[in-house]
Amino acid sequence: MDLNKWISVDTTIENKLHIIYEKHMNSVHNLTSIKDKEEFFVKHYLDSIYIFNIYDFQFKTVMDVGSGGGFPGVVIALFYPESTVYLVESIRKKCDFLVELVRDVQLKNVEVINSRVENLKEPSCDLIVSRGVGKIKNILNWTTGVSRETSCWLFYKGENVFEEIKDANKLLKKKNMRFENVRVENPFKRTYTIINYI
Ligand SMILES: C[S@@+](CC[C@H](N)C(=O)[O-])C[C@H]1O[C@@H](n2cnc3c(N)ncnc32)[C@H](O)[C@@H]1O
Repeated sequence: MDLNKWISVDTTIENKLHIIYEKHMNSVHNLTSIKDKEEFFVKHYLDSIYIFNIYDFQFKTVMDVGSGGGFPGVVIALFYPESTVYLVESIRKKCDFLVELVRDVQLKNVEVINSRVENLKEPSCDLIVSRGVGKIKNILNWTTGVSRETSCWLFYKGENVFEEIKDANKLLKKKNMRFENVRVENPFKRTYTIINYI
């Protein structure tokens, strides 16, 4: 899979993406059901980073809530080496995998935090991202301690996101927040939901 068809990837990053794929395939932890390389590149890598090419996020610090096998946080860290990315994951063995992964691809801008996010009071981050972890309303509540008035949230969702937004509407109003959806149909299907303070 040549990601350059969709986004610009230099050879250093590309090499690291291949290493990460191999690490996943050789891991006993089985953190992904996707084994096909092309599918892995689209559904994990491209999905993680695509929105950054079409939406202008301003950030120095990023928190990936429920990072699992490292998506989207590890990919964001690779493409934005000047930022600091915190991978928050509640399961210890997944954190062990992430620590090893980060070491093997020499990602100097990543810190792995073994905790439930709702137990954290710091670090407060500019951008909070989350894929496949929980409902928007819950994650907004869980990340109160690691956000500030200028923080932005990026959720990786599907077509049924409007149900979740409806559910979070009261909270969004109370916190004076607004949402925006960016829908992608090709080469994968995704609704990216971006939430900001007004
Ligand atoms: C379905 S996996 C998604 C992993 C990854 N984000 C992805 O999309 O491939 C959800 C992960 O979130 C973690 N998780 C769930 N609730 C969490 C919480 N409150 N704080 C931190 N991690 C959490 C789980 O342990 C699990 O690894």
